Amino acid sequence: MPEVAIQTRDLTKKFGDFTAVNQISFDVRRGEIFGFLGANGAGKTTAIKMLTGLLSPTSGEGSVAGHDIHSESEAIKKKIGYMSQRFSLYDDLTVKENIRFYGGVYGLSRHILRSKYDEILEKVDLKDEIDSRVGSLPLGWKQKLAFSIALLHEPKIVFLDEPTGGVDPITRRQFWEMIYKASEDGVTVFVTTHYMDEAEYCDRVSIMVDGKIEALDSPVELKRSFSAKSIEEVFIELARGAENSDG
Ligand SMILES: Nc1ncnc2c1ncn2[C@@H]1O[C@H](COP(=O)(O)OP(=O)(O)OP(=O)(O)O)[C@@H](O)[C@H]1O
Repeated sequence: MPEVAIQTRDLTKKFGDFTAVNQISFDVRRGEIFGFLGANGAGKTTAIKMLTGLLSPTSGEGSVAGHDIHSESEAIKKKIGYMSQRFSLYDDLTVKENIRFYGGVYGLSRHILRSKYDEILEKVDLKDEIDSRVGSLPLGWKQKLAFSIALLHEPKIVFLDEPTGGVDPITRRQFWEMIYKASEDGVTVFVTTHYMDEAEYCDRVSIMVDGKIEALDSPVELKRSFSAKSIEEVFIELARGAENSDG
């Protein structure tokens, strides 16, 4: 695994005449927690889709876990984990069935899967709920479970697209403890969020406006260079001039 987990150079996606992602360039270091911020419509999901092999770039370069995003998307998919607020678990399956289903998708042996059950249930404190349908669980638990399942196959990089949307502050805090733990274990975390307090927890933060990255640095440095008290102030300052955003 190279020291640079994710790299992009002038990565661009156009939909017809509209440029959703406009020549973005950045490096994410191995084990880093990298916050990918931007207002609604700024281009975050489109960028993530290109990095995870779900969408072909119009132009520019990128590599994830040492693999080229143009030609090696299948190799990338095996090395990454992914979860989002919209795409997570099957509500009509139980906790156990979801773990078993995704274990199968990731090609884990029965033996490994058995050891993973206990590990996951311990981690998300769901021992008593193993036979409950996921749809009956509170959203925060569901999201913590989805994150653990995204790590089932021990990926080197995990993409989290608004993982804590709509989750209460205490559970969000617990979710971030799980993110720190993954990062300590060497997993690179690429995370989008609308919660500015969460941006402060990242090692570095990039802020996207109208498809371009307008700022990228550690939270401390961003606040210093914008003479701002919080990342929220930096964000508002940058997003003020946005044209494409719908939020
Ligand atoms: N398949 C598509 N065809 C045309 N336009 C698209 C397509 N996908 C995204 N867009 C447009 O590209 C822009 C960026 O969308 P994207 O979903 O990447 O934004 P985002 O930053 O992830 O926003 P959100 O926070 O709402 O998810 C938006 O204006 C969106 O309407």
